[in-house]
Amino acid sequence: MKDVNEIAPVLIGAVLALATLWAVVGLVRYLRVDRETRASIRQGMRIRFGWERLAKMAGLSVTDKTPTFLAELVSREGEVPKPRVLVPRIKVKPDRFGVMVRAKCLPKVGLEEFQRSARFLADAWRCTRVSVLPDGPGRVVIRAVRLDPLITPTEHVPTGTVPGSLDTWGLGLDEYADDVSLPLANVPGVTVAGLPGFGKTSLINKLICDLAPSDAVQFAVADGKVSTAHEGDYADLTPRLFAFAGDDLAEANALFKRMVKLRRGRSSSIRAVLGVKNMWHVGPSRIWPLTILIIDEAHTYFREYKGNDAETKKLAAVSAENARLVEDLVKKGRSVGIMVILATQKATGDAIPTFIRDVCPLGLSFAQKTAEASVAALGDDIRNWPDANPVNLQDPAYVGVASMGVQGRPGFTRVRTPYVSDADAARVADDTARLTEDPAAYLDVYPGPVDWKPAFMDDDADTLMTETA
Ligand SMILES: Nc1ncnc2c1ncn2[C@@H]1O[C@H](COP(=O)(O)OP(=O)(O)OP(=O)(O)O)[C@@H](O)[C@H]1O
Repeated sequence: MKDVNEIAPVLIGAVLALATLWAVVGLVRYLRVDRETRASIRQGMRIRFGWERLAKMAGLSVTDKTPTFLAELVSREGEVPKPRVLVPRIKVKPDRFGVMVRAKCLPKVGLEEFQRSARFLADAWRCTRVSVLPDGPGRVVIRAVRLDPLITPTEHVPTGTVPGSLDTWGLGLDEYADDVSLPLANVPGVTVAGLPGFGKTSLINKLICDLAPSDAVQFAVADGKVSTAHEGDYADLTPRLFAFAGDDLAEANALFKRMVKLRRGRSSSIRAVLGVKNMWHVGPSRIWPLTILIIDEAHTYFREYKGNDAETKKLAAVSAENARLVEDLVKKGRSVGIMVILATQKATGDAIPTFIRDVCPLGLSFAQKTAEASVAALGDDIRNWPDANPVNLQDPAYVGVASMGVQGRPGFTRVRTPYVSDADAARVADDTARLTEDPAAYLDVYPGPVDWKPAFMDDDADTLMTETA
């Protein structure tokens, strides 16, 4: 007994010290995060403390009438232990937009029951939205957002670091503040539509800034809004572009021809150079970079010219040829690592010929004025998803929000894309200018099917690179 008396104060002291340490760590964390995350931390604490009561009210509880072994052991003679009301155990994690609650299911309290209670939980937790998804066997994850991520503008300051993977690219946050990515691997074409001033260019700025630090990506731009590279939205990015064409149809035609020549060269040499039929099996590299052609204000290049005078006929012929060349890139560029991004205000057939638009596997759209424009940008299925229809994104609060189909999710997802300032884009382009190379350069020097391996597979890569560069 004496021993216990001696140990007890030490134990109590240790427990108090640990509790104090835990509280101090919690307080420091709380003070270091931004205002919104602090609000979410407080919200998380309220959810945790009120969970048992709320779960019972929401019908997320189950009565266990069978007494536990321990209850039977401690119950008095003749006394029947009371049935227990169980509620799912939860873990709460706050973030800037709200909380993520992971819960363990119980018999008769599973995914369906949680989903049925989502509206009730949203009201009780004072959240804009609550979604419930499976989180492995016997578990669910409840995402509750207090702030609507779609109307909370975000900014992206490019880090200038080499992206870990080029298979996907982070696009932004969905309505539950979950990351949404755009696949890059095996995607030959993407259409980006939307009313002027709703974020198309900022989105492309982000793409270039995020991928520019990699020597395995090269960019070319055709911008139908300007005449020379030193004007307009891409002026600051020119150091990182290996080719540029303005609104001149013939100039753009020359660029598209150059890209098709690259596509042909790659198609005929891919097996000999990479040893595979699809570049994505080995991934992009410096000698075989993912080559992205951005065609902004795409309608400029494919316009139908009607008239019988020689000049109009000539323009009509160039325009038709442009469409054929871009069609070639989208139809045949996937496996050889060529991707075309077509941006325009309205993705109707007169802006992007349907034979090009319909073979682009990915389409995203910022705000649109009419239901027809939404259908042109996202396909007929958008009519079945009125909440995600870009006609509902015309409010200025939705500048930077696009609607798109996401692989593995039904319907369409709205994505808040972050804003990338022109100054940041210029900084990244300047810092990475030394990585700009014509992707055809390596094809030109390719010596033929001898004992030659791509540089990234070769121990003597550096020697080879210096010789060929
Ligand atoms: N993701 C975003 N978040 C917040 N604001 C944005 C975002 N993207 C763009 N903006 C704001 O909207 C303005 C216009 O954006 P942007 O130039 O990207 O539009 P656009 O759709 O390319 O227009 P246009 O068709 O005329 O080229 C920007 O200057 C910026 O102030």
